[in-house]
Amino acid sequence: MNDMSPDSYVTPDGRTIGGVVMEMKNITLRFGGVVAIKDISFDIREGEIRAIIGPNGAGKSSMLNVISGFYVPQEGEVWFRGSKRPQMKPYEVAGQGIARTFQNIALFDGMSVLDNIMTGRLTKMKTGLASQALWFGRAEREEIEHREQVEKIIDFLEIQNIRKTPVGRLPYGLKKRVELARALAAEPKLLLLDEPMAGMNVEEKEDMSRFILDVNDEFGTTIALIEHDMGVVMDLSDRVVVMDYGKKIGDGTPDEVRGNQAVIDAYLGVAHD
Ligand SMILES: Nc1ncnc2c1ncn2[C@@H]1O[C@H](COP(=O)(O)OP(=O)(O)OP(=O)(O)O)[C@@H](O)[C@H]1O
Repeated sequence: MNDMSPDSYVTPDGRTIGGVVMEMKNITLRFGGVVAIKDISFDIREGEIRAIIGPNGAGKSSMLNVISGFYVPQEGEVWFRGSKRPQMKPYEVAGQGIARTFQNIALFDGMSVLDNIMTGRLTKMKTGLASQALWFGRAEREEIEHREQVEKIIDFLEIQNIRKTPVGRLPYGLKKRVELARALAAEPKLLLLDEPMAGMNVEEKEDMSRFILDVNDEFGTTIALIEHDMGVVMDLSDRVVVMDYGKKIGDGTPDEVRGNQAVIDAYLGVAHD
């Protein structure tokens, strides 16, 4: 567990939530005249499932992109595992142990499920092609390790029967599961999920919810997800940040957020679609 903060606690369902692993401090992000994020602060604790919700255009994707290093905010600081993060490229952020999925599935359609998941190991591969040619033994050992880890994830997410299938042939819900598998292959400390249930039918949503909970429980992975559908995340999350028009209007447990009048007015009470 994290040694930065002693204030860990055990959830009613028996999971241990540790200290703060990521802290967003006074983040402001502008696109020209549009202020997508206005002075928002919140934290993510080790082992928790943290949701960021809000209606269309609230700034959720922008926030996820700040966390994953795709966007650099004009103001504010990002702290990860006790250090202030300097300006970093997304692959450097990934190298710190932050993996993500995308709202619009970003897989290689022509490649098999197995090979797609293997691409998730890239940040962990020490030997490149040249050294594989020169130093076969070590490269082979590494390859075996990567395969073992990938097979473990394939079993865990119950996708053994499609491991050789080209991703392009899979139904939507399974593609999303493969994307989750690829992100897990990086053995992330923090897993970011970009609208993991978007476009799914009820059964696919239930499956995805179960897998998110299982990943968190089995691997202890800290998870931050953004989601438009409030109902879905309320059952999943330990704590929820609510955004509206770039501002944070609520932050707390699902029950606290549900009872927050600003959230009811802005998110539940007023349709923005
Ligand atoms: N690359 C960009 N260039 C210009 N404006 C942008 C860009 N990305 C987001 N915005 C604007 O920033 C605001 C927040 O958008 P963002 O996509 O973060 O919201 P969101 O809550 O994720 O919305 P949705 O639920 O519709 O995906 C919107 O006004 C949007 O038009």
